[in-house]
Amino acid sequence: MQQSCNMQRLLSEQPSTSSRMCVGRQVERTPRRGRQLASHDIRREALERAPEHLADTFSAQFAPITDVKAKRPPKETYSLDEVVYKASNGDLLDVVHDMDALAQFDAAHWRKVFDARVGTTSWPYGSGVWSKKEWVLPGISDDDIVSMFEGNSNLFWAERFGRQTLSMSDLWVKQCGNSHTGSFKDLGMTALVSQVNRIRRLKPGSISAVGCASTGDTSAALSAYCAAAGIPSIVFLPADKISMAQLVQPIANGALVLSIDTDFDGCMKLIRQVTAETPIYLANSMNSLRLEGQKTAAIEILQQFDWQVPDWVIIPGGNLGNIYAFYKGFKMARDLGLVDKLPRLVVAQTANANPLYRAYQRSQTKDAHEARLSDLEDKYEPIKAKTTFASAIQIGDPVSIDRAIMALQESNGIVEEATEEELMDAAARADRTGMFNCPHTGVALAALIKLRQRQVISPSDRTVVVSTAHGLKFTNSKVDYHSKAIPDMACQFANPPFSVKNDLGAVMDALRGQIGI
Ligand SMILES: Cc1ncc(COP(=O)(O)O)c(C=O)c1O
Ligand SMILES: N[C@@H](CCOP(=O)(O)O)C(=O)O
Repeated sequence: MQQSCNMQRLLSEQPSTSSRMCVGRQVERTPRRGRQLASHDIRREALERAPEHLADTFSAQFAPITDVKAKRPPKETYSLDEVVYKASNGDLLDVVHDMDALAQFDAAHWRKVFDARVGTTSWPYGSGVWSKKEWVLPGISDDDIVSMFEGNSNLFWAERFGRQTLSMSDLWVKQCGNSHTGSFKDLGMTALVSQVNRIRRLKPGSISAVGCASTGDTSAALSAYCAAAGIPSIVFLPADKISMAQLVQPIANGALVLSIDTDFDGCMKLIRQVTAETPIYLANSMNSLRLEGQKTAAIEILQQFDWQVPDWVIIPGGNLGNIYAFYKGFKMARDLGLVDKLPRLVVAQTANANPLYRAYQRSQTKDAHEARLSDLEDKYEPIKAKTTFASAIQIGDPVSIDRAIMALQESNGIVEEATEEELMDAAARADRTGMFNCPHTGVALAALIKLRQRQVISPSDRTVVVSTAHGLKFTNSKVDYHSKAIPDMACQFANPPFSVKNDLGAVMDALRGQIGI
């Protein structure tokens, strides 16, 4: 009875008071509150609603990823309130939920709860991440949450690109870059910074600032969420390797920005050392709290397809946290019965930063393009990443490699790569059908093109390409492409502007010449 009351309170958009009886159907009949006045203090209202009972009903803790993979009870666990990033033997950690507690509520119930929260302004459920709060960080108080109502990104039917370029009828692009700081990192950062907010309240002085190494998007998200919460942030950026739009984001949000004369992998090494020795908290996806937020994009895709599972999901990979986050979101939905299978996952890497692709190639069986996924661990070696237009994934030594391999093994996944020309052409081609893709999305689109050409993906397969950042953060690469200013690249889909004199005749000549009017 206690649990069903809790769930009914969650379903209700009305403040729950002690005098109100918690009777199932009565609460479900309560009309959902629509938009609230801007002056309405939705955070205060959430506090009054005080769902502290959730902490007793659902719970989560850190456990080593190797135990998760082996599907055995963890040898060691840590509270999410502890500052810990790795297990004692150096294994990555995962956030492990009490699945039995979640499973006390059936799939129809969860679908209904999640669907009821979409598009509301009810704190914190209006966020795409916090609309799945019980599956993300169930124990956190609503008042500790730092959210910009991220998530709920559009799933775009790429009808014309699919039909014209790939003869596909069911191609979709999940626009994770349509977000507060312009990338999917917001989904993870709301979870991590909220937990930091909680730890700082519970243990004053334990965390003085939050820091990350970044190729530009993590730093933008970290600095924005920290600024919203009033928490100091520190970002280590590889000098001259990120776009101007990305660089200016943490600067504007008041972060301490260190532009370091190394690459991302060098910055990552430094931030790991610094966070191991100081009360600066690590915000990179090595910290599995991030992935709890990021996994909601996968659940959202299922929800947007009315709880149908796509055949393929293609994700650009760099530090390789996101591929695991997607796998985890899909897996939780399957394990709790909301859907009945996993999609096949594809990691798309740029050829200039492709350590996982190389391992995949080395694992290949005689049957070309199929790899023995169980060999991936043995075949993997970090590399020195080279410069790429997909600068946010210029990573040669990804910290989440073990998690990524697990996601591929469990989803019968594939790894594909794209050269600079392939990724820029794919982004430009898709832009011609109304998108405005970042180069990383270009990598995923190029991977899709190759998988279609090889008939691995069929014309009618329902396929989702994950667009990870907004194209406006990477306009320089587009300017170079459309100016045909890239050495050794044909830029075959370039559409450069014409310079025309201020003269009607000249304008008419230009129009006749170009579109035959
Ligand atoms: C725009 C963009 N796409 C893709 C990725 C790859 O994500 P992950 O590092 O989780 O593999 C990153 C960051 O690495 C990114 O910033
Ligand atoms: N692309 C990332 C690289 C770091 O990845 P993270 O997910 O481990 O923080 C960035 O934008 O910095």
